[in-house]
Parts: sequence; structure tokens; C-alpha cells
Amino acid sequence: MSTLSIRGVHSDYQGQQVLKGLDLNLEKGEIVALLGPSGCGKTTLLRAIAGLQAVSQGEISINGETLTGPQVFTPSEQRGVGMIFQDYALFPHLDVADNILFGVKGLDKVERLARLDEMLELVKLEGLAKRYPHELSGGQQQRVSIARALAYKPELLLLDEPFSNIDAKVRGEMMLEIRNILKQRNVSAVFVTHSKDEAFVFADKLALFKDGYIVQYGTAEDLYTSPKDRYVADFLGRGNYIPAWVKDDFVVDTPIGLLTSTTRLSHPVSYRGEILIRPQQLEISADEQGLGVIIERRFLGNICHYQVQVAQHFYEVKSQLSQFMPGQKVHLQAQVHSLVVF
Ligand SMILES: Nc1ncnc2c1ncn2[C@@H]1O[C@H](COP(=O)(O)OP(=O)(O)OP(=O)(O)O)[C@@H](O)[C@H]1O
Repeated sequence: MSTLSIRGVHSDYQGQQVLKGLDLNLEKGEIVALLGPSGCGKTTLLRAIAGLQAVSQGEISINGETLTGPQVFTPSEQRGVGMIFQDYALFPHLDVADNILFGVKGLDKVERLARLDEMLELVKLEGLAKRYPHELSGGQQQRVSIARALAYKPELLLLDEPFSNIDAKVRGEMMLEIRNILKQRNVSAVFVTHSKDEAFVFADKLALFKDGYIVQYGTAEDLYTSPKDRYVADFLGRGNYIPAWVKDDFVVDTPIGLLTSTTRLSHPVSYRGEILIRPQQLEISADEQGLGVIIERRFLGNICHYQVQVAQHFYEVKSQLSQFMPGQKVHLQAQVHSLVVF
């Protein structure tokens, strides 16, 4: 059974539709990123799951129980949902221990202390129970907010841009640390971000939003390698679009030659469109008779970025080879992979 089920959810602000019919299923222990540009409805969906936002149509269930639906609305505090915000939202007048235990009900004193110790150990803040939020670093405050959200053992954790205030230097490490905590406890989580890099590191699956819709849902790899349209392809990374003419079920003709796909092409023979090739999927070799010319070279340490012109088209290439220089004639070749045709 899925932990979270969202079916046909619509929501609006003063008559303006913001969520336009969303479906999403989250299995127990899965972490899903709601990903997309600013204003596309990610936070609104998170608030609807938390019971902080009304929906005009559709249903939201957790563990098979409908919490939002026609004639049903369970208040936020009865949903068994923990929330972690961008600004941590700790109580400044409470110390770490009281912040963590704030929402924990129905335990006696001994059990409360045991829960506190368990949480402090989990987020590696042992010895800091008596500190106040202003005596902690941003990363430590974020860990307290995680301990507080997990202390009452929520069915589902909702995280709204939780890493955006964390120093870029420690962000990656912190994301992995929190991901490990959630995985260790088998907690399901929905995580809002506009950063594909954060989504790649933190989530198992991505729901990519556009204007109140989920355009594509799947693993990061699915979306990266099999984007359903150019919006998805471009959101997840840079790409070259090369004119292509489908010759048979596996082969396309392009300005850089015939390319063979490892999987059957999605378009019929004779279709004229474009194929997506990521910069690291193109390979350069020196060739005096080659059709390509290096236009630009940027050395970035472990990798070199090139711009290569073939006929009237310009292609971006990321290569570990750094020996090609502007003006040099080269041959461009695509690595063998499953071709994406648009
Ligand atoms: N309280 C509100 N009243 C009216 N409109 C709102 C309100 N909150 C959000 N909106 C509008 O709803 C749309 C979706 O907002 P939402 O906050 O869900 O987007 P988001 O994808 O989370 O964006 P961001 O990444 O900037 O937080 C936006 O057009 C926004 O202007």
C-alpha cells in the first residue's frame, strides 16, 4: 500500500487555479522531490498534503485513509505528518531538548528522556540539549528541526526547501546525512526544491512540475535519460538538439552521421525531428578531414568544455580530453545509447 496517494487534486487561490489535477503515489520509505521553477505549485501541494491548504477537487490519503476529499478534511495536527521548513522554525525561547520534544505527547518522563536521547543521537547533537537555537550553527538548527519532526514518529515527513539556507560547502554532506536518517527509519518524505542537483542527491523519485501540472514522474535517471519533452530534458541538464531523420526502427541520420539507438525509436520511419544528445555523450577526435571545427575551449580542471561547429550547427561537448584547440578540425561522434527523439 502506498503511504501517500494523491488523486486528481485541484487547488486555487481566489479562483485562480494553481494545482490543475495532480496524481502522485508514494511508497513506504520513498523520498520524492517536487521539482520545478518558482511559482509552479510545489509548496501549494505540500501545504495541501499537510492539511494547510484546501483543495477544490480530488483526494489525498495517507496509509489508505482519506484525509482530504469530498466532505472530508482532517486537520493538520491529526494527519501524522511532520514538517521541516526552510527557516527551521525553531522556538527561540526553548532549548534544544524542549524544541525536540515539543510535539511528543502521551509519553511519561522516562520515555520522553529516552526519546530525546534517541533523537539527539540520530542527528548527532549529543551534549547540546541545553543550548538555545541562537547558540547553534545553521546546520545544527536544521538538525534540531529534523529531530523535532521525527520525534513523534510521523508517517510522512514534508520538507520545504530545507537546504536553501545551508552553506553550499556543507549542503551536500548534510543532504546525504539526512537522507540516511530517513532511510534508516524507513520514513517516507516529500521534499520541495527548485534545484535538480538537490533532487538528484536527496530523492528516490522526482515529480517535475510545470504551471500546476506534474509533467513527468520517475527516478532521476528516467527523467534524465528518457525525458518526455524538451521542458523535462532542459530542466534536468544541458543538451544538444541535433536534426534527425528516422531511417529505421533503430537508426537516425544526422549532420554528424548515422546513429544507432540501443532501444527502438519512439517515432516512425521518415519522421524528421531532433535528437537529444547530452554534452558528455559526444566524443571528439582529431581529424583533418573532419566536418567539425572547435570554436571555443574552456578548461575546467577535470573536464574541458568545447563548442564545436558542424555545418551551420553548434554543439556543446564535455570531454576529459583537453588537447583540442580552437580552429582545429575534428570528428564528432555520439556514444552508443538509447536515443531520445523529439
Ligand atoms: N496565499 C496566496 N495567495 C494567492 N496566490 C498565491 C498564494 N500562495 C501562492 N500563490 C500563487 O500560487 C502559485 C503557486 O505558488 P507556490 O508557492 O505553490 O509555488 P512554488 O512552486 O512552491 O514556488 P517557489 O519555488 O517560488 O516557492 C504562484 O503563482 C503563487 O503566486
